[in-house]
Amino acid sequence: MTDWTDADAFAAALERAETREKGNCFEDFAEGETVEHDPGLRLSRHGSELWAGQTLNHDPAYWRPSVARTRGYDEVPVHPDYLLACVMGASVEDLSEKGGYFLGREDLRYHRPGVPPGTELRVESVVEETAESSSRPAYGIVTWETTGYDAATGDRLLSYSRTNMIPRREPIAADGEGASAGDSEDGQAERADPDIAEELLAPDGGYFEDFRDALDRADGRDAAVAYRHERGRTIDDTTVAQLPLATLNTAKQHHNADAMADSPSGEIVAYGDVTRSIALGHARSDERTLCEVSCDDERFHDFVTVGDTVYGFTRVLDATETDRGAALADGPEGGPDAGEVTFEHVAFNQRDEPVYSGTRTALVRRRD
Ligand SMILES: C/C(=C\C(=O)SCCNC(=O)CCNC(=O)[C@H](O)C(C)(C)COP(=O)(O)OP(=O)(O)OC[C@H]1O[C@@H](n2cnc3c(N)ncnc32)[C@H](O)[C@@H]1OP(=O)(O)O)C(=O)O
Repeated sequence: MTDWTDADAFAAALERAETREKGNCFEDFAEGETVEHDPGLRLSRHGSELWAGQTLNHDPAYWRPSVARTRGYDEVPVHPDYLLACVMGASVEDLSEKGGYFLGREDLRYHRPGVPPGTELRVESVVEETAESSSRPAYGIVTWETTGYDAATGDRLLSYSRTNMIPRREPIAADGEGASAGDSEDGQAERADPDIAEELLAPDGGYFEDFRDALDRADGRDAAVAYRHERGRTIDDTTVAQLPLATLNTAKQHHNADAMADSPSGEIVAYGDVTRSIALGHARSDERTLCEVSCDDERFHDFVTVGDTVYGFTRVLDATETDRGAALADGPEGGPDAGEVTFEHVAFNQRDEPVYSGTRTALVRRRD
């Protein structure tokens, strides 16, 4: 009788066996189609603390009951970046497990602050747009709108629209795969003349008034409120694979080195939301953030791989008085104690290359 584990027999078996595929190719997505994701997760305190600890998001409201109560929460809520990763994680098997890369996200909205651990998620996506990639014939570009709900109450918790490159089953004929606009004939990227402000100012502190004052100081001068954060976080096995897997994110980009050897990056890459969360963690460590409101124009510019170090840079775009706090976070720290600040954050690596950018609006505490 043939021993199927004999090397020759096994090689023949592998060659002839059909592969039971996971995930969907570009051709499988039809605009307007709704996809209900099966692996909805139950948010956990452990998961939130693992995520927030590893990404340097150490706001005590997500760790200590006494501080959570001052924000109007009955118990320590899960960290918003962990919530986002759990909503996205549940969608990956259906949407992006096949490979390709996370390119960007729009309209990220946190509909409810202070989501407690124990909440069971239901996640649903609608295919918004499918487009051919003119530069990469092996891929198409798909945008989905994804919403995470509290499965028990039906409350919307978070929603966004994300865009990925997705492998095609049948590559189309196209010229210039891999060439980027801005590459010169010798392959070197041409750098445009920098058109940034003459003077970069930093706020004196992390309260709403500090951001407002710094913007007022910059007003009428060739100046911007922009600064870098000192901390860095080197991507390791935990951040590259454990964090996405702990949120049921099955994207092979983060845990299958064998499959990734034959991909544009050539190796496993950090999950975009890990890179983002690290950069936002650095930024939040220099803010008195009350709660997250929204993010827009998020882009993933380049690969982050194990051994790369993620740093953060922030530009303050706006700081306005608001009464949104009352609606977003009840309790003594809500409403009158907060102002709304809009930032542009850039994550960059040890070679000072941007790897992520996005705008973010948060409620930031006022000085008592
Ligand atoms: C989760 C999860 C996956 C991940 O988290 S993967 C890790 C995070 N993402 C990355 O590391 C990707 C970083 N980006 C890159 O390295 C480069 O952008 C990339 C993917 C190599 C592509 O670079 P290229 O220079 O070849 O091309 P472009 O940047 O010009 O983009 C290719 C085409 O895509 C279009 N495009 C880019 N961004 C967007 C966007 N935000 N919205 C819509 N379309 C976008 C761009 O216009 C190009 O189109 P063409 O028709 O000209 O091909 C998971 O998967 O679940």
